[in-house]
Amino acid sequence: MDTKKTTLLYNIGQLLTMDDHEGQVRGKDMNELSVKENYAVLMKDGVIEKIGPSSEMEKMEADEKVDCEGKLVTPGLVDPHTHLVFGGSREHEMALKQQGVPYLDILKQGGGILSTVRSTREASEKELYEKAMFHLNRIASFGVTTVEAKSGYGMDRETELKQLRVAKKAGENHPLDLVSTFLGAHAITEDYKEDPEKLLDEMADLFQEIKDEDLAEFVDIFTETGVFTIEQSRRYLQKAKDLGFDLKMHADEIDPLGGTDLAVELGARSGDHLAVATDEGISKLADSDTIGVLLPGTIFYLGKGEFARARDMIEAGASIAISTDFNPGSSVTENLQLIMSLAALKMKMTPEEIWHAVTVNAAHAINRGDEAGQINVGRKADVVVWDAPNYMYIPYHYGVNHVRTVYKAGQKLYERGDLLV
Ligand SMILES: N=CN[C@@H](CCC(=O)O)C(=O)O
Ligand SMILES: [Zn+2]
Repeated sequence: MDTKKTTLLYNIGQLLTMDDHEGQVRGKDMNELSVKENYAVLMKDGVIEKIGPSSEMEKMEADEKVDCEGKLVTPGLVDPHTHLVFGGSREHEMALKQQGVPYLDILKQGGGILSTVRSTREASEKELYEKAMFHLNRIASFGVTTVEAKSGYGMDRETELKQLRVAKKAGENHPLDLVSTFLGAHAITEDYKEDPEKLLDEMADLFQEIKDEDLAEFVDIFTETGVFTIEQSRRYLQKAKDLGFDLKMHADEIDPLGGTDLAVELGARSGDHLAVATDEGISKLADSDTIGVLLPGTIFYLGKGEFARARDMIEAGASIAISTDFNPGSSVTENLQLIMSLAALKMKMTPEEIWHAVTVNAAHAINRGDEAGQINVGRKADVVVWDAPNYMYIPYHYGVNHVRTVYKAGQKLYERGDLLV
């Protein structure tokens, strides 16, 4: 990485600072976004030093001066839901999906998540670490500067801790900021089929150790038919909450069990998926501070028709974020820009709502609202210069990488490569 102390970005066509609203943004406020035109941003020693009209700032001294040529500049994106650390891959399941075998049936047959559990148990810490760093690099290349990472492919003490330690080391060594979640309750392994409660007890026995080693801030569970019930989820998450963890839930993804309602009842920081949330669940979500983290890439990848009802949620007043759900089975992409397009096309979110969903709200969904997702003076300089004329262009032109340059804490982290012809 370069070590320039001051970098001036000038001639910015559109600057999104994403700070129109206080705190997490909800309901119709998500559609209100102000755009600063012809602006400049000075980054110094890793933080935002000054923001102002380009005409007033472009003559300033700086170690590096970058002409943004009238393009878009935004905060670094935040991806609030990934399964970053895993062994192996599952391309062999693609044919089953094409034949219409449902996701939960593949799991029931010992495939899906359980296949990745086997590969993750077999992988060494070094292999998992190198693989996680590879994916983090790719995540960063798409403009993401803060990312959440879950465990959940061990479901035994050794492997869950191995995954969490890998995530911690990756967070320490990679320039991206990483927020860790313990998802030991992700599936029921063969030996616990008759007694899932026992698995939950064993996973809950790890809470204190995870706290003591500072291995995760959040505890998450997959509440779903054939996985964990609402009652089991309530008991498990309450134990985690009592020990001081913040909560997340994989809720109402495939069957409407009332996971959205439970996430709200327990004061979870986020309820994730929510593809089949009921009217009642949506109305509870809207009356709460729980953020709905919607994952349209998963619905697309699993070939399901039912996308989360983002419009109803936003119209009811909820706070919504979106994420890749990057994982080896149900959403195999690190590209958050692609998810922005799916949010527009499949969930009918407006560009303004989408930008809130990948910056401020995504940051709040992982308790980083004070650090990430906005450009303002004194804040860490996580900034993306885009090869795009305006903010609407990113969801519109889908499936490619629009990033020109990613700055993480003021340092150039990624720059678009050019063809050599
Ligand atoms: N639904 C549960 N867990 C993941 C998928 C994990 C996998 O298939 O490996 C998800 O969020 O989509
Ligand atoms: Zn997930």
